[in-house]
Order: sequence, then C-alpha cells, then structure tokens
Amino acid sequence: MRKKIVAGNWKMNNDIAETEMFLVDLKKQVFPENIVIMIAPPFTSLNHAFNSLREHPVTVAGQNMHQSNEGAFTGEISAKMLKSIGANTVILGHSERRAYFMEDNATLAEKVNTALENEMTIIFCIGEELEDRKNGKHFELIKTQLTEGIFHVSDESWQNIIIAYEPVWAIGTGETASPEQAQEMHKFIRKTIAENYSKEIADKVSILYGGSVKPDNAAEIFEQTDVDGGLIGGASLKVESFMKIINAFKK
Ligand SMILES: O=C[C@H](O)COP(=O)(O)O
Repeated sequence: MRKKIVAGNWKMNNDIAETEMFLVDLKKQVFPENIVIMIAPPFTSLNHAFNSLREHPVTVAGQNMHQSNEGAFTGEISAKMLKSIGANTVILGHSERRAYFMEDNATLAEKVNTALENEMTIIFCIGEELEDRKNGKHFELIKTQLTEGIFHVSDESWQNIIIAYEPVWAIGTGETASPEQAQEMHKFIRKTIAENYSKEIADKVSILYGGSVKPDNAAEIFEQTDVDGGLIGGASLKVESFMKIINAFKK
C-alpha cells in the first residue's frame, strides 16, 4: 500500500504573521487519517511551523537545501540546519530551482546524496517544459531527469524518496495536465523505476502530481491509479482550498 500524500509548497509566500494566521486556521481542521499532509513554508517560517504543529499530524518540509553539509555558501541552508529545526523532509529539483537557480541534474544528484546521508526524506521533482511535450520529447526528458538525478541511489534509499511529477507548463498557469496525461506519465515513471530497480520498489514509491491542482480538479487527478497525491502551490496558501484538496482524495 503506497502512502497518499498532499503537500503544500508555499514557495516564497507568507511572512511570520501570515504563517501564524494559516497555522491557527489549520490547527482547527480535522484531517483524514489515511493521508500524509505536509507543508513546506519558507525557511523563515519553518521553525515556527514545526513547533506550532507538534501535536498535529502535519509534516513540515524544507523547500530546498545546499548539497554541502557546511561551509562558505552565503545565503544557503544545510540538511543539518533543516533537521535541527524539525524538517526531516526536503523538496529537491523543483522546476523553479532548476530554471531560476540553474540547478542541473548533476547538482541535484549531489543534493540527493546529502539529503540521504542526513537521513532525510526527499520529494524529488521532475517535469518537462511545454516545448518538450510539443516535440514529443517529454518521456525522454523525464527519463533523463530520473537517470541523472536519482537513479544512482541504493534500493533501500527508495523508502525515503517521493517523486513529484510537475509539468512546467502547468505550474501556476491555471492549465493543468488532464487526468489522463497525469496517469500516462505517472505510469511511465513507475515503469522506469521498475526497469532500473524492481517492480516491488516501484510499486511502493508515492508519485505526486503538481501543477495547478485546485479544489475543483483535485478529485479527478487523485483518482488515477498511479497518482498518489499532490504537490500543491497556489491553492495550498489558504487553509480552505488546501483542505478541500486534501478532502478530495477519496482513494
Ligand atoms: O510545487 C508546487 C507546484 O509548483 C505547483 O504550483 P501551482 O499549484 O501553483 O501550479
């Protein structure tokens, strides 16, 4: 049985006062027991969110970390720092990190290693640009991101890896992949993991969909066989829409 996960990626939103308002509201909610719920606030709100949610079934995750454990990297955050404030999970390879901060597959492979060495859980993001899809290169591109970014890890490491498929053309655009497009790619990702590792490992990996998931389209995406949840951006910033998305998950 795979874990069902709904994770909210706040990106560069919510200062500490806004975070507190969100948390006050979130803590009043009743959460379905079969779904792992995560939020990834910005670094400045992480510790506050972790402390505030200690008694609640919500995991607090980092949005990024550096590949080195320490050193002269002004402005960066290490795995150890994340763990020291309660964030044992980290998002790596988000398309915004790849596009705006030049994170390539080789850098991401290093980050993956560092996160695993520090016994962290990774939400590893992959996704194609619109151009790749138009040219029919989307499967190849996804395979390359997996091969170069994460397929070097050991069999055991997959216990701590979640994949998030986020087609770049669907992020923040209001244009979501159709449930069929999501299923087709998730199935491909699982098959690719099975070919490189084993069916047993592939069947256990949670694969999340991300890209303009909203309360009104979440149910049809989540009901796809190989979709095990969502990585939600904009719609995770309000408790009301985040909860609607969580509650749309009926599988
Ligand atoms: O990490 C989340 C994704 O980038 C999706 O963002 P979005 O739901 O605002 O499209």
